Amino acid sequence: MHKLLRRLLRKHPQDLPEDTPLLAALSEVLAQQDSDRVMLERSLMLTSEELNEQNKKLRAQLEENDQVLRQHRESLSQQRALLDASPEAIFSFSPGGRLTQINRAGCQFINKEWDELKNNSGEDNLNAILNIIRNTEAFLGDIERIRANPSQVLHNAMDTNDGRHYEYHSVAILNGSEYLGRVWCFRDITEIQKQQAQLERHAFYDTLTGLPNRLLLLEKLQHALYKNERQQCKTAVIFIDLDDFKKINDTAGHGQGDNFLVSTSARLAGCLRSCDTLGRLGGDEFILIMENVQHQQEIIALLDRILHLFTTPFNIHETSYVVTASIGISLAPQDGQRPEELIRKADLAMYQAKQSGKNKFHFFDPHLERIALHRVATEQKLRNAIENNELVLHYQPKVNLATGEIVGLEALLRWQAADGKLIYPDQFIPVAESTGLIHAITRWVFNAALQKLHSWADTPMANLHLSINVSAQDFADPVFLPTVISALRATPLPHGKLEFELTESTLLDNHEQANKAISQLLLYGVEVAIDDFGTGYSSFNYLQEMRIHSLKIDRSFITELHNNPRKQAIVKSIISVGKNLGLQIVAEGVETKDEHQCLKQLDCHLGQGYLFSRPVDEASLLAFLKQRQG
Ligand SMILES: Nc1nc2c(ncn2[C@@H]2O[C@@H]3COP(=O)(O)O[C@H]4[C@@H](O)[C@H](n5cnc6c(=O)[nH]c(N)nc65)O[C@@H]4COP(=O)(O)O[C@H]3[C@H]2O)c(=O)[nH]1
Repeated sequence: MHKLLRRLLRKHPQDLPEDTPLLAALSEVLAQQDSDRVMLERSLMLTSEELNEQNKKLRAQLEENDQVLRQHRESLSQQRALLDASPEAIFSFSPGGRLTQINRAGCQFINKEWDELKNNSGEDNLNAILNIIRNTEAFLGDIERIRANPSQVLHNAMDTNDGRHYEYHSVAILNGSEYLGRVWCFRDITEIQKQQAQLERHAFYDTLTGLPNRLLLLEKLQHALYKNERQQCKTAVIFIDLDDFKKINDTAGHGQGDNFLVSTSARLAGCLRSCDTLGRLGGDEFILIMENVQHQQEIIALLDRILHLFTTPFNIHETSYVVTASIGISLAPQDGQRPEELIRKADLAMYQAKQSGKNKFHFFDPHLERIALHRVATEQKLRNAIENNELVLHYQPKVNLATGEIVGLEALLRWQAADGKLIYPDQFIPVAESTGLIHAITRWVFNAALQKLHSWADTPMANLHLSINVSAQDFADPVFLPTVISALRATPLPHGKLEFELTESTLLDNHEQANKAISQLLLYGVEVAIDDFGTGYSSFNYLQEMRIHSLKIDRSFITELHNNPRKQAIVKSIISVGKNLGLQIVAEGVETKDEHQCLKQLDCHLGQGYLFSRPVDEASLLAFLKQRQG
């Protein structure tokens, strides 16, 4: 029975018997109620726990959302700052063309604020951009292309009305295949373009004269060759090199030299036809491309005009300069079809013009090329020869014509090639001189001569003068004299004397400096002789000023001397003036007894030539001297 009923029955035991069906039913109802209440309470308890749980979750969710929102805001601010930090104008449009985002540079680009733009239609926005563009047609063409294919990426450039240049990129905003609009980005490239143009100028134009440089000349020449091939015309490549321009640089300084080059380029430019191109290769070398040539006469007329230009002195800062030009010409198609080849051949022809006396022009001749190739090959072989010690000295005696006594020797260089063949100086000295190898060669000869003079101490050669040939380039080389002097300080000459044989022009070119050098050399026992006298200026004037020791009369005056009264008169006067100046006179190339006899009668001091001995190697020389002594 339900405990509530039992309590009631205990209080009122007389009212109801304990085991009536009513009481049982009541007890059951009450028990049921208790059970329901318990259930309800439990259920309420459970719901409240769940609610608490849910609540907790919700709160956590809210916090999470807040954080996401904060992060989102932060990321938006970062994105905004990033966009604003960009100097490029960036726009984002909806598919209908409404503006969804713009950065600060974008506002400046179209000169409007976001508030003015945010409610604009797509058309308004397009017009805002078109208003600042100069070439709207091209831009509208791009818009059309995007409309036809919205997902395409676009890249192009444009000019604005205020004279600036922009490049622009436009990409679609896509969510998978869904088109959400476009982003446009405009970059100001005005400065970059200016720098590029400047770089291009440096790459293609000579900074001093503003003329096309080698690179652009090659391009223009290539273009001219294509064009003239179609029109069946000739193209002339004219290589102009100033003669002795170095002298202006050396005497008046590089600034004056530059001014001179600028004046020269202006003069040259003034005598061209509109279709000709003038450029500067560098230094004092100019190239002129003459297109559309029908007859060689047209080229010659232009060349005459150019050479004539140089007859008028150039006045630069109140100083007057006269410089001439040597010109070489190659012609396409006959001399070649490639720009580099034509320039090289014109250069070769120019070299020929210089060789044949300067201030003239020379057309390319295939023979020149063979000579040049030979020169290149010889130069390489000669370099190897110096390294491999293939150079040797031969010696030719100088004889006292009155007594027959041998008083000196001339050292003459030979190249003993690997195959044993003897190569004579006329085959390699010119190449050595034109390539600068002569300096190494002269150094070798000088050291060898010095060493010989020492090693000959106890031989029949001990008291003989030894002469070596020194070229003009060596004498002009600022390193030459100090090198010689330092070698002579380290190893002073023994009693035998050393002599340098120089040509007249070497001494005359800068006679003051030459005289100083001669005086210095004399301090160390080195005397100077003038070689090949009579073939150059043959001026006695400068001989008075210079401390020259001897004069060698060129072989051309000695050959057949006895049969030629004119030669005799010349040789006689050379001997007489030379003697008056205290010089020793040597006759070169004495081949016959008659020539010898004649020179003796003219009272010439010394003679050298095949009559006495050919140039021979050291061993033969020793044998020869011993035989004469014995
Ligand atoms: N027909 C004929 N020729 C005679 C006679 N006597 C001598 N010769 C030649 O005449 C040249 C004299 O030398 P050079 O006038 O200084 O002329 C020299 C000199 O200018 C140059 N040379 C020689 N050795 C050197 C050197 O070591 N350095 C430099 N820079 N040049 C040198 O090469 C030139 C030629 O030298 P080589 O061939 O040895 O020719 C030598 C010699 O062999 C003769 O009676 N008849």
